[in-house]
Amino acid sequence: MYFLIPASAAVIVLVLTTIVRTRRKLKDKGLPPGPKPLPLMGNLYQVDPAHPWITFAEWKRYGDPVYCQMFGRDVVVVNSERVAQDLFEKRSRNYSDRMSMPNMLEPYGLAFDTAALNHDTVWRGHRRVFQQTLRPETIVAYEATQFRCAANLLKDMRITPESWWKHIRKYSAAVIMGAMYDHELPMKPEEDITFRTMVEGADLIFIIASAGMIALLTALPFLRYVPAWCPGGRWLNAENSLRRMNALINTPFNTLKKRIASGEAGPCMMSEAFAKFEDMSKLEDAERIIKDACGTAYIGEYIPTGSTLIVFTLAMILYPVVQKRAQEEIESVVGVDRLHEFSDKPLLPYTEALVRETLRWRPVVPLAISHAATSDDIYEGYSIPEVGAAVIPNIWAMTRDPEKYPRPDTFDPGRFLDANGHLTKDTCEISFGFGRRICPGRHFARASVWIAIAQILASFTIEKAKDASGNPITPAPEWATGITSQVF
Ligand code: HEM
Repeated sequence: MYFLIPASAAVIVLVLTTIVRTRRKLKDKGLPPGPKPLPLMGNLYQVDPAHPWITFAEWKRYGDPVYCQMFGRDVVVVNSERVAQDLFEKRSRNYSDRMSMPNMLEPYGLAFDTAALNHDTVWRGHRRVFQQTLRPETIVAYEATQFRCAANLLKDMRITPESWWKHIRKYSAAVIMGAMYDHELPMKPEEDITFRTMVEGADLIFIIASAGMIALLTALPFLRYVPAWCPGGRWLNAENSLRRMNALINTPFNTLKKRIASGEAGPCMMSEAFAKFEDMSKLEDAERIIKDACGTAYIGEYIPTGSTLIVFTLAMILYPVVQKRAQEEIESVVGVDRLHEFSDKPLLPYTEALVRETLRWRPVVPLAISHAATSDDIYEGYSIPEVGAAVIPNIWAMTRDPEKYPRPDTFDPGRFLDANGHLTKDTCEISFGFGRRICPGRHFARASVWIAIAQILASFTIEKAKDASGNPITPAPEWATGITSQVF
């Protein structure tokens, strides 16, 4: 038994030495301030796994940016818009890469995703596709699809209002499938193979790309071989994921190709992209790039747009006065005899302010997608490490800046209006990220969210559900984490 005493002492000495060495190393490097990491674990144990953005925002007390360590990686968190502009906009050449995740991208079939690509020529090809198809001038072509899908959303809500969550998810899928692939969903979308394939793929990405899963698969890469039939294997098994990702990209593409050949296909983003890129010399690469970019756009619209509309629903339940004011504005401009159209938008400033406030109040991509630097950098005297470091814009913290947004937890569209009731210049663009990596689908997303919100407000009043005794139930939403934050 006595041998345990010197052994324990040796372990304690070893741990203490490592702590001292780690701290000295960090100090020597001149890294930004931050909470003290533990050896091996780093700062992981201090982070709220369900709401990491809240922990990161609290670390603002150390300074901005903040340095910490997670999963053996250097992590730099940016909590203010000022620093985000300095790094991601003014120094965008250096801060537009993504973290390397060799254990995940290829094996799990995620390498197609624009958001995962490094700042290289393939990524530039993707951005060219988006630039051609998702510019403010070009997205006007998809307004008819957005209008039709919003009208279908109202129909669904009228028939089964209790399934509103499901209808919103269907709407966000229908809009992008219509605009991207000219694919119209049937009344029962679950009977549509393309819909099922895409929803299953997007839901899987949501889980695999969550911080917890990345940590697990980085630490224990052999988990990718867990058979799909084992508990958790559906998500861990790499082959299963690869198959689903291939289906997500290829199923709508092959269907559209057949319809183009038979002359049945109407105009859509993908055929537009092919028309624009016809002259590209490496056609095989061009086809791959267009397919992959369109597959990414599906994920981009389906999850965050749906989540934004769910946030809107929650806000309307909690803030009936806001809802009433928007409905009064809509009724006074559009009346009650017709659904409104995109051309009514300039006459509805409060409704637009409500959309901006929805994006701000609960940003659905609260930590954006981690950027990475291509070379070491010095910022305000601190060194920002290059190799493997994640540089995370904490959008959640920025939308909570009390100087810019007083009483940030209150849902108040009025903060986007001036004293004369005109919209201010602040469009809450930060909810779409920064610099060269800013969300290329933001104009399309805003239009999808706006038309749905305006039509819902014109047609329904959203209220609290009632319990068996007829008492209103105040919702206590939980937030699911992944790439996006979703209410459920
Ligand atoms: C309300 C809806 C949406 C929100 C809040 C949102 C937000 C974001 C954010 C925060 C990023 C990360 C930006 C960064 O790294 O700094 C992003 C990236 C991206 N989004 Fe969106 N997005 C939305 C809808 C869409 C739509 C509709 C599309 C496509 C049609 C789309 C396509 C993309 C793509 C491709 C990227 C990766 C860009 C890159 O890495 O270069 N998003 N989005």
